[in-house]
Amino acid sequence: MSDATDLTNEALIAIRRHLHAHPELSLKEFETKAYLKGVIQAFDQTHISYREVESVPTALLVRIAGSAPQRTIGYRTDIDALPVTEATDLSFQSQNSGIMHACGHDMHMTVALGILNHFANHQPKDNLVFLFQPAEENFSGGERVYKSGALSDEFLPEEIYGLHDNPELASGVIATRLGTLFAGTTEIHVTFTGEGGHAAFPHRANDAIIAASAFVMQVQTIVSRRVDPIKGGVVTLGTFTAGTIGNVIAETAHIDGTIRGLQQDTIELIQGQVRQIAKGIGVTYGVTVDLELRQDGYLPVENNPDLTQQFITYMTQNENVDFQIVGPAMTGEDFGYLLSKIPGTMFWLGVESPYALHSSHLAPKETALEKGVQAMTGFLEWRMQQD
Ligand SMILES: CC(=O)N[C@@H](CCC[C@H](N)C(=O)O)C(=O)O
Repeated sequence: MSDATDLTNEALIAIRRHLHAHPELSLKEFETKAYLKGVIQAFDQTHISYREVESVPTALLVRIAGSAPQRTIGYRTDIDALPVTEATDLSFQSQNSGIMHACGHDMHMTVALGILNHFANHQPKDNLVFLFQPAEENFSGGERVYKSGALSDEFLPEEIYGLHDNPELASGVIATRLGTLFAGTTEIHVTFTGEGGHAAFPHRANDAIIAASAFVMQVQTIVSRRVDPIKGGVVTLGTFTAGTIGNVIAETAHIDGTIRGLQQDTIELIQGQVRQIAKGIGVTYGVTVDLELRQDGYLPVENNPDLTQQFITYMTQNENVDFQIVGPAMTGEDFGYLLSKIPGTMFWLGVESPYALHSSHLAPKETALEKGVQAMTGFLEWRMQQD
């Protein structure tokens, strides 16, 4: 055992504030990775080894060799931020204009470092593999890392855990459920091309805004009229870009959005309906419709029944943990892809904020950091004693 003490609450907060001030977008997390590696290299290195991922250069794998390993346990944190302009008045707010840790991945990374530091100081019985994963918000980083083959040999976890922060839960609450925790998603990217012209002569042009607007309205009938209401689903269109000036008829209109469903068959049903509506709009309005639907690794997040039952048993029995069973949420997570390959559990960590995930005002409570580290190190130590 090392003489070093575990990271204090103050040290965790300092790390989180540095990460919060320096957010980077998906697949561009170069400084974030360098900072994480620097922090980890200051820990006791006796049992630690590293693996880089050539095709995903901002990813980092860190392994701690166990003392009497029966298995290899994985822990994953995402590391990317969002294209959101921060509107908090925090003293450590984002220094990277237009980019913010508005989904709390700064909190996720800090908890992961706290757990890693604990096991660098106290050699675990089983092997541990930490995945610092880029591109959760976009570009499906989990799938990329998995497909690179980097999670192999001694870096292949037999089970894997990961958390997401939750502003609606009190600080430090741990919550999960058996079965599906998060939705699967599909990005919608669609461009309508008509014919531009003078605003005064609409009959000589073909207005892309009219066609795109009809698309917006028609896709809103999918969930209300095509999806089983017991199953539910979401179609949200988050961008609508068209035209250049008020007196010119727009030649093109572009829309981005996202589909959500808790079952893969619901997602595929909605995808099919979106395709059909896009095709119909092309015919009815005489425009060209370029539709791209991308699911990549954003599969529904399915918790493994046995491992999640063990997780729930530990968290429920530990009087220092405030644990709740929760319902599923329509947030997406490419951890769904990793869980389709490696059994495990995703769980929420409460961070108690009046603002939602992806809000420019999101300000997670830092008291959640130490509680998250303690709950997870306790669980892993307990798990390593199980057969
Ligand atoms: C936790 C979270 O907020 N995740 C994102 C995942 C986005 C998936 C994909 N890029 C999409 O937009 O569909 C979310 O928005 O739920």
